[in-house]
Amino acid sequence: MDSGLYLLFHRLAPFVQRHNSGYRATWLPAAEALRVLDVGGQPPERLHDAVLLDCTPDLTPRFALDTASCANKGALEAALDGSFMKMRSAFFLLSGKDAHMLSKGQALLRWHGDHRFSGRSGRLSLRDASGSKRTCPDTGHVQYPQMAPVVIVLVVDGDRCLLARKDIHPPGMYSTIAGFCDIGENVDMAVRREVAEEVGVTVSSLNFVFSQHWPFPSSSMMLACHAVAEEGHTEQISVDTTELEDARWFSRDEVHSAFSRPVPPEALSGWAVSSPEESSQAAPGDVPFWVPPKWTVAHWLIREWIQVPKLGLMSR
Ligand SMILES: NC(=O)C1=CN([C@@H]2O[C@H](COP(=O)(O)OP(=O)(O)OC[C@H]3O[C@@H](n4cnc5c(N)ncnc54)[C@H](OP(=O)(O)O)[C@@H]3O)[C@@H](O)[C@H]2O)C=CC1
Ligand SMILES: [Mg+2]
Repeated sequence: MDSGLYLLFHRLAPFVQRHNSGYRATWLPAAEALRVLDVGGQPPERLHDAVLLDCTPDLTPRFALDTASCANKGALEAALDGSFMKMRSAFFLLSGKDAHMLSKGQALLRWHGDHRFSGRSGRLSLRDASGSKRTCPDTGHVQYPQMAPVVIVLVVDGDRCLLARKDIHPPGMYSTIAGFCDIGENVDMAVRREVAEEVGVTVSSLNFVFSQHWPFPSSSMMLACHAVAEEGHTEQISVDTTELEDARWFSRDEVHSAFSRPVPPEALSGWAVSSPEESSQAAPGDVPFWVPPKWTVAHWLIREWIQVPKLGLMSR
């Protein structure tokens, strides 16, 4: 591990640097990661807490390392000329490639932090060198990092689609309906239940289209579908306000316009410095409607419907 490239985190907040007009994730060489540990008063052995993410085509290993043991986050940021940003904020400000690797790194680091003790014996479990699993020293029981399956669906009704927002979303952003699969459900059952629960709409047909790893709330496998609302059941949306702030039908023209304009700057103002809850000031009504960033599965679903109008009408 004394070679390779490192993505740094601090209490699961990824390190990012300003780049052009936005931000980028930074891969640090091992020597630089060791310097950071030194600034934080930590011994070089801490480098071995890193988890392996992948190898580049020239076989350089790449790791994620959490510097939580370095109490003085400000000193690390000063030494590195960047900042540790909340993951939710980083997700709206980074490119898709960066967001994917940070997402993977954070998910693995979080999993180790949350699974330090064996569920069989209660003893501290031991991680393997790469960080791909943990083993109970008493029972030999092996635990592997896990993802929770989540369905995400674009429901369409002819020339309009159903989008929703939560209060944690940046102002003006509407996304597709999503929800965790219950034990025993398949994708089809979970989609029908979630759409019925959250907006009171019945789905007549659906197609699974693609998937994406997602780091929130801990680590999810997003299973993306297009679905068609059942005829005669589309006028009355009943929004589950415990889950959603709003949901409504958007015309194809409205969605087209949202795609053709950049994310309103006021929607993300303040997101770079702290949590969205603390920093998003604008009220939802003040900001024009926009769709999730272009590398999210919600964005792909909406874009595909815009580009292939008949898509939502195909049945399985
Ligand atoms: N990549 C993308 O494009 C998009 C991703 N998403 C993601 O989809 C995920 C799910 O959407 P969401 O609407 O929140 O899900 P749900 O509609 O299932 O609602 C969340 C609630 O489900 C309960 N729940 C059930 N199982 C779990 C579990 N394994 N982990 C956490 N909570 C669980 C919790 O309720 P309780 O607290 O009562 O126990 C939680 O508050 C979110 O992480 C969201 O970020 C959403 C839209 C777009
Ligand atoms: Mg939901």
